Amino acid sequence: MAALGALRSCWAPARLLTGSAHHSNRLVLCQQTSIKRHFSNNKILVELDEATGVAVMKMKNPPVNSLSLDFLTEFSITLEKLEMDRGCRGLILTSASPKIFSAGLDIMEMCGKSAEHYGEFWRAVQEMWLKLYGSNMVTIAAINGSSPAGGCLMALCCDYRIMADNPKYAIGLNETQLGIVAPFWFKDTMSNVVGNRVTEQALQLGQMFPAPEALKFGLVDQLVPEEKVQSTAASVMAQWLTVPDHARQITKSMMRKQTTDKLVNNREADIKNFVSFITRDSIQKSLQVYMERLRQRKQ
Ligand SMILES: CCC/C=C/C(=O)SCCNC(=O)CCNC(=O)[C@H](O)C(C)(C)COP(=O)([O-])OP(=O)([O-])OC[C@H]1O[C@@H](n2cnc3c(N)ncnc32)[C@H](O)[C@@H]1OP(=O)([O-])[O-]
Repeated sequence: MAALGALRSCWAPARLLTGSAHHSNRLVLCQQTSIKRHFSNNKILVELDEATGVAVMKMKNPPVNSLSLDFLTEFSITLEKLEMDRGCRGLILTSASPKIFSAGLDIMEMCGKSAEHYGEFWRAVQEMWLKLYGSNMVTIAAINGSSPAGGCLMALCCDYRIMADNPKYAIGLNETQLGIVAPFWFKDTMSNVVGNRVTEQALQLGQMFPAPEALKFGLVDQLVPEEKVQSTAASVMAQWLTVPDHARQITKSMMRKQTTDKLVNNREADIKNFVSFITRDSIQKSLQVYMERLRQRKQ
């Protein structure tokens, strides 16, 4: 929390909708000074380039960037701060350690805990999604490794996805493979990107798409050599930022609001639903078996 306090103190005052005219003034100012602000907390590294208004957020939660309650809390706080920063117009989301973008929700948070804990955890998952999917910033996922389940969801929340061209890396909502069900807002996020038919099949099968397949089905927008993922994200970002902020933001909101409203209006019911599902003995058993399989595969 001390790190987060320090993080808070270095941020500019809050503002929600950012206007392009304002930004172009600020850009001129920053180009003269070219300041890069670096800051980090336990699990997230951020570099905000004030000249371009682009923040690179690197997830750093070894070994696999799983989305634990702590991670999700820090992620949402960091995102909120960037959102409120008038100098930040774009976000590139990536992993600090190549090979794994994110292993998705931390399965240990969903195993052998109290109903209260599950409720708190699920609220944090919702919060991450609402903030990332509803962001006013241009968001680009620089997917430098595998990205199952919640990791795929994070990437799908972004406006554009660039993935490392390596067939060993796969992305998808594989929940059914664990014996669990992706909730309606995971489904909607995927469906808004690749359409209903691909989503229906992929979700039922819990399909993980190797990078070339992910491109073929539109799950990612572009494949580039591994070493070019970041630089490509930066140049795509520069193109997106040529569009006036207010027009782009209103358009984004118009496209996504119906989807976010569905969860906003049903948050408590969704938490209740998750808790009653995850506390079932059969579901707990499935998750334990899955974790055991992961361990054995490692051995
Ligand atoms: C309704 C709910 C919706 C649910 C949404 C979700 O996101 S559900 C989530 C669905 N997610 C998945 O199905 C992803 C499952 N994970 C994988 O497929 C692979 O781990 C990998 C491809 C991400 C990395 O392969 P790799 O060969 O580089 O690494 P490795 O395999 O050797 O793992 C290293 C260590 O990390 C551990 N650990 C791994 N993932 C998780 C996790 N999510 N959580 C916690 N722990 C996890 C693993 O057990 C091992 O621990 P150990 O033995 O050292 O104590």
